[in-house]
Amino acid sequence: MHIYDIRNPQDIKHLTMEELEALAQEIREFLIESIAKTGGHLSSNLGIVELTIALHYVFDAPRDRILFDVGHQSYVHKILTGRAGRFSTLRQYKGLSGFQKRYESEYDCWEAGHSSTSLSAALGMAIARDLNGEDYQVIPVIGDGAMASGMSMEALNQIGGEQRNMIILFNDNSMSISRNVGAMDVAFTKLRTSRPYTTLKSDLEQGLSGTKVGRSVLKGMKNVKNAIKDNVVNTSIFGEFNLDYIGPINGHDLPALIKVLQSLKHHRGPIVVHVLTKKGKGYPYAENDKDGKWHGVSQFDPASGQPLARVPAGHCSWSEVISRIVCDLARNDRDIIAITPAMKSGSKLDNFAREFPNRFFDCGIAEEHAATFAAALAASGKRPFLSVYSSFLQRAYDSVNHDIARMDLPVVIGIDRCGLVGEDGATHHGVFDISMLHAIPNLILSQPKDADEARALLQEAFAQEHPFCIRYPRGNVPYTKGEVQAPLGTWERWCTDGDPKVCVITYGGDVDRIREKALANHFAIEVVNARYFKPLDEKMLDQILYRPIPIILYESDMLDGGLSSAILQYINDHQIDRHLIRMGIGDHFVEQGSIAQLRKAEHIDINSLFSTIEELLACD
Ligand SMILES: Cc1ncc(C[n+]2csc(CCOP(=O)(O)OP(=O)(O)O)c2C)c(N)n1
Ligand SMILES: CC(=O)[C@@H](O)[C@H](O)COP(=O)(O)O
Ligand SMILES: [Mg+2]
Repeated sequence: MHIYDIRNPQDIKHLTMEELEALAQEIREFLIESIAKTGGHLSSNLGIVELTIALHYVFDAPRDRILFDVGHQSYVHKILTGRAGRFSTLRQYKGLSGFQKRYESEYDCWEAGHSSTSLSAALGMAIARDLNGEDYQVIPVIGDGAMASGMSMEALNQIGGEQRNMIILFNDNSMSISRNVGAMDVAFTKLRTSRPYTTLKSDLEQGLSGTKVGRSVLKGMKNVKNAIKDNVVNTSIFGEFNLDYIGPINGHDLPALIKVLQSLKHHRGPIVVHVLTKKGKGYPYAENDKDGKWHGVSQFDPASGQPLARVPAGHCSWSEVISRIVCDLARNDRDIIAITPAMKSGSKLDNFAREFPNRFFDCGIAEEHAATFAAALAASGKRPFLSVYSSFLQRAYDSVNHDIARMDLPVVIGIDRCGLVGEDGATHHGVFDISMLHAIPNLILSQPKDADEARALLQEAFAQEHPFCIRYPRGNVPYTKGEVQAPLGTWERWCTDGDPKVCVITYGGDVDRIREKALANHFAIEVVNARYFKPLDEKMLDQILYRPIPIILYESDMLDGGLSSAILQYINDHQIDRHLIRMGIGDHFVEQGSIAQLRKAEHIDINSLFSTIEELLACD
């Protein structure tokens, strides 16, 4: 059986153990080769090969519901559910998603992208099943990073109370994206080395000796099943949640996994099956990764492990720019503290952590906690820099509102990955934060157009006694060190001609892109850099709004509640008779693809803007 022949999990159920193990090997090779071409989440998928095979071998999806937390590790599940042939389109526009998607397959019963929703979702499914009088298993597969998050704790609390049938597959590789942190990790470490492991292992070894491989191995295994059942305990940390627990089990030992799962197939009540896996298993570069560099990768050369795309000379990622500036500022201000909810490597805070180990805090996947923690640091005289991806900041909305903004505390929030992020798709686009935050009093909301302006805004941010958000996108930017000013609530503007015929109000990297194109093509336009979304530059707005030339609001985020909404509100409140041409993302979620493709599809690419400008100039 080769992976392209697999139409659905039924196809692997008749395989012998040798054939299943050969399949595992083939899947690993396929993953490395395929992800090297497309990019994607490599390490977690390499680690979960045997576990996913065992799950589909033992359980009967789609009747039994298998749902993957986050979903970044669902590639093997996709292969086993007949989607290997689509991997060349992985994460591409209109291609195979990098996460579970209900529209993609009947085997994808749930969708995620954000962490730690699987346990809540599993409980919802289990209770619906019971209310309907149905009988199937619900199997959330959740990693150690996601397990330690607040949402998971809330779900475990209810799961332990409800006692519904559910098999929680705890895929423990001792890693989040970077190394896992905190007390839960300590508790998991105790379990990793706990007595049931050795007991179970020796019982299994005894039970397995002399057995045949394949389906027959599952017959006549009463002694093994009993041994397994005897190892179900409730004295672990999960026992405190009123859950049965078994493990830890070697997650790369396919026969053992299959036997344990088979014995638990009809387990009554909720049970945690603790499986130890190796992130990156089978690919040495990824296996030896301590910093999360192989968690999500762009295209690479499988032989050397080197990325194929090079960062242009003199450029670095926006995250890197911001992190370097925060480091510079932290050298002169001992109160600056950096905080990340589990995104140290993606947010490029590694250098800060190395240089200021006592002033760096990785809170784990805990955005809401991280924001409240930052608020308390600020209330105690510290100057926290809270770095959060825009889409994950959605989790922390209440903490930003209730704790940071309501108490007007000077937390600097670095909103990373704002705007369209590309291949991760709808769950990860950072297009909501302006709308989401604009309504919150006391918050200052900004976005720099380049590295110099980022420095100016961050200097301004740390000088303020109010919460200050600075948002920046995925992607690279020239790393410059020029001195510019960006006083609070001020915009800038330039005319490409003394007598502009159209005014374009925009922000971020688009400011210079539009200026350059207008200059190169001799378009007589004015470009406004609206670097503060809140407060607006009302002085400049008054100068702009009363002139009789068309105004285009060119945004790369949701239109609803964005910059143009704020300006329309200003127009209304000041009874100005003015119409705005608004370009931005309409009332829908944006799927995956390269940022350029998505911008084109949403009509927010530079060509669409200049077509609009051309039409306006032609009417002049
Ligand atoms: C709310 C939220 N915060 C952060 C992330 C980014 N993220 C994706 S996977 C991941 C690590 C998850 O670790 P674990 O659950 O142990 O899975 P593993 O990658 O180790 O298989 C993180 C932090 C996210 N997807 N959602
Ligand atoms: C699955 C997940 O949430 C993260 O791995 C995310 O894909 C990281 O995005 P970046 O690649 O932009 O850091
Ligand atoms: Mg993990």
